[in-house]
This record gives sequence, structure tokens and C-alpha cells, in this order.
Amino acid sequence: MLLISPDSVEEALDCAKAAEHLDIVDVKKPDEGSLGANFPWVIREIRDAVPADKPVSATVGDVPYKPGTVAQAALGAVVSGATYIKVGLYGCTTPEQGIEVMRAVVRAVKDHRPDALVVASGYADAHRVGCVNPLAVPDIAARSGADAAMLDTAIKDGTRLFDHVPPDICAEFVRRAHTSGLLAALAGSITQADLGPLTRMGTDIVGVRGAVCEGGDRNAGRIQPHLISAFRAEMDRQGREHAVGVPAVN
Ligand SMILES: O=C[C@H](O)COP(=O)(O)O
Repeated sequence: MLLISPDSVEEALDCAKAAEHLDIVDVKKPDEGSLGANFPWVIREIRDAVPADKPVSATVGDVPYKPGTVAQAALGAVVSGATYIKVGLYGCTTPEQGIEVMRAVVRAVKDHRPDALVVASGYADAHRVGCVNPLAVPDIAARSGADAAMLDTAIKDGTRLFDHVPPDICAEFVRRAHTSGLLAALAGSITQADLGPLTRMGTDIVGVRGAVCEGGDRNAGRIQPHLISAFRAEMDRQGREHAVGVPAVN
């Protein structure tokens, strides 16, 4: 699945123009961090702006180790219309802290909407920000009752997912997620060139912003529908090659 992250209602409308090429519209506020949370009214407006059959995801933020605060924020996201609730475990330094936060989120979200999916996100560059190890995230997600384990990058300075967690370790992340019955989601300045390895390792959700923005610039550039469709075409091409066992060119 392809998850695209607009930062405003205007950009969500551009995503809607390419709705047939994407699977999930992910609401975030990049100026509040890698998984920065947007306002409840923006989540609601974006929910109204994109086709009803496209799920809306919302990030709850690069969260502190404060289970009550984070649970309440997660409830705000689901009440506002998101059905994928993403939590960046930025302030959690141990797996136990991550589990405590995620258990609170899962309860808050599922008490309100049992079919909503909860995504526990760690950071590929965790070593730069001092949070929990990327390979601990699938276990955190599984033990808290979440539905997906994700990695993104915390610091958006041009470094990419594979700069911090090489493909073989990402593959181990995906394997651990699948062993626990979770979806595996990967993001972090992903480009089309990364889609071969991401497909071969069985990634369920690829999260993208920069690669579908004008000039590849996630901050100054705006999401372009034609870049979403080009990215999707490459994803589908990789999917077909992988399905028939033909080695990818890159
Ligand atoms: O969840 C996905 C992120 O927004 C990815 O953003 P990025 O591709 O610019 O790193």
C-alpha cells in the first residue's frame, strides 16, 4: 500500500486528484516534527476532502513518554475521522516505555472505534535522538495490541531509511512484524530507487512525502499528483517483477 502525507487541506486535495494511485492519506504537520500532529479540524477537513473509500491516517506526534497524554491525543485523532492512528515513540527510551504508551493508545482508540488500526512507529535514526531501537518496534506493537509496526526517520536532513537501517535489517524488521501478525510500514525519504528492496522484503505500507513533492523537497515543494502516479507505477512494476520472480534491475 502507498501512504502519502499531505500537510494541509490544499495538499490533500492534490492527493485526491491522484486518489486512484494511493491507498492511505496520512495527515501530519511536518513543522512540528517528523510525525508532527496536525489539528483535529484539519484531520476532519481532510477526511471530508478525500474519497470516502480512502482511509485517512493521522499522526499523534513525536510523542513523549506520557501514556495518558498520548492516549488522549490518539482519541482526538480517531474522533476526528482518522482510521489509522500513528504514534512516533520519540520519548520512549526502552521497550517497556513503548509498550506502556502503545497499550494506552490501543485502548483509547479501540474503545471508541474497534476497526481503527493503530501503528507503533519507531525511528530508523533512533541512535541520533536517543529513542528505542528500531528492531524493538515490532515486539512493542505486538505486545501492546497494535496493528502495525513502522519506521520513519526522525531527522529530515536528507538522510534516508537505508542510510540508518540497511536493507537486511529492514527485512528483519518486516519479518518480525509478520511473525507477530502485524503490518510492516517503512518510510524515511524513500525514493523510487528504494522500491525494489522494499518490495522484495514484503513491506506492506510504504510512506512517502518528499518523493512526491515538487523538486523532491518535502518542505518547500508541494505534493504533485503526477509524481504520485509515477511513484505508484514504479511500485506496481516492482510488485509485478517480484510476483513472477524476475530479479529487479536496480
Ligand atoms: O509517513 C511518511 C513520511 O511523511 C515520509 O516523509 P518523507 O518521504 O519526506 O521522509
